Amino acid sequence: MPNFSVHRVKPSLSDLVRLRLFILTGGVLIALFMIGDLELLPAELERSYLGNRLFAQLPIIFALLAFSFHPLFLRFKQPAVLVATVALTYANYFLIYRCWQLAGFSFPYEGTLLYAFFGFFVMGMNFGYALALMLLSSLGFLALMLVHPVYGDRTMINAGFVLASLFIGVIGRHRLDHLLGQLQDANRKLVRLSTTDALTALFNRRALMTESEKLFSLLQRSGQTVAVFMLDLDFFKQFNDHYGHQEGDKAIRIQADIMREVFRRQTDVLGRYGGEEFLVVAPGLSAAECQVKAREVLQAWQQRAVPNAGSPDHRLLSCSIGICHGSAVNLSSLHEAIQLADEALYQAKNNGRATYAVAASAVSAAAAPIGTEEQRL
Ligand SMILES: Nc1nc2c(ncn2[C@@H]2O[C@H](COP(=O)(O)OP(=O)(O)OP(=O)(O)O)[C@@H](O)[C@H]2O)c(=O)[nH]1
Repeated sequence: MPNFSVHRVKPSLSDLVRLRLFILTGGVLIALFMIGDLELLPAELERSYLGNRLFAQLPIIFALLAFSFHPLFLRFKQPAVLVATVALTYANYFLIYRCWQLAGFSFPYEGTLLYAFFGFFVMGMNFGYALALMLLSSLGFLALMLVHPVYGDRTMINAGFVLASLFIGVIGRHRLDHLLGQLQDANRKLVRLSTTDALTALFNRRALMTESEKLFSLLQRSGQTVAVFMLDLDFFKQFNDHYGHQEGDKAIRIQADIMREVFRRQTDVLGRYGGEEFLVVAPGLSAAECQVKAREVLQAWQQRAVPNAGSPDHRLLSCSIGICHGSAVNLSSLHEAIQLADEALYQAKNNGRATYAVAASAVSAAAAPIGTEEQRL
């Protein structure tokens, strides 16, 4: 199967900037609520209230904001948001308690829900952390209500309301996670479909070129050798005509299987170049190793012993291989390497097929020149 490079969705820099803006918005909202709250609160509670907001809740927000600039933030975002939200919620519980204790004032409980929903949906807590927040917030609120019935005869109905709202929030978070998971799966499937050749499960032409270009640039930068193999089935038109298209498809799959057997390294890029033509771009092979690989492919076809009765001399099905090997810096582009491999393939075809040929002009200064060499198996 092709090797896909993108799998996990990593937060980008703009995601991080957006997250910081959200944290800041949370701080601004708390500040705005202060204006409204101070209108409602009895005068004797103002000091406690301001102390709680200015020296507990806002510093928690700023601590989270400051941590978002730390390199470890992305790794610990979920626990950090949980800790901050629980801290805010419990600071609010303390405020509810103080207002009740100092002036018998029933401070609103809605902050509990605002903080939780901010964590669940704005800060993007995942289900596990959302559940933990729900449990911790519910336990704290229940404990406070049981010890101090702040809301009089409405205490328990209000507690029920808080618990139910938190529960609904967590279910919402779970549903969202589930849908996001489905979206990511669908996305992965789309990426696979758009990069894979359906018949062989190798890279299709587009993905093959993209991955090969990436590998080639890397090899050019690091001054390594590159080997480009162009493989083409022999007398395949006759094979198709004789055995039918479905048998032809099977033969194409055999070619792909053989390539996977021979070019096994993670770094080898293999794909279907078009029709019955295949391409391999392999890094770091010596000139001699390239020839060994080509021979292995040809031997594998011999071992499969697939008859091609339609071919002129009724031979077994086989392929021809053109190789371009050299130091990547000596090649102007991947395109040039493919062209050289293609010319070598043409030569292998002219030399009787079921053979390989090596393009001379791309041989690296470092590697022993192998010139053109054909070997009929
Ligand atoms: N079954 C099948 N055949 C295909 C597929 N793609 C291309 N072909 C066939 O591959 C054949 C290629 O024919 P040619 O280009 O003449 O090559 P060839 O007969 O192998 O001749 P040489 O390459 O010179 O040995 C054509 O008959 C195409 O129809 C495919 O996906 N499945």
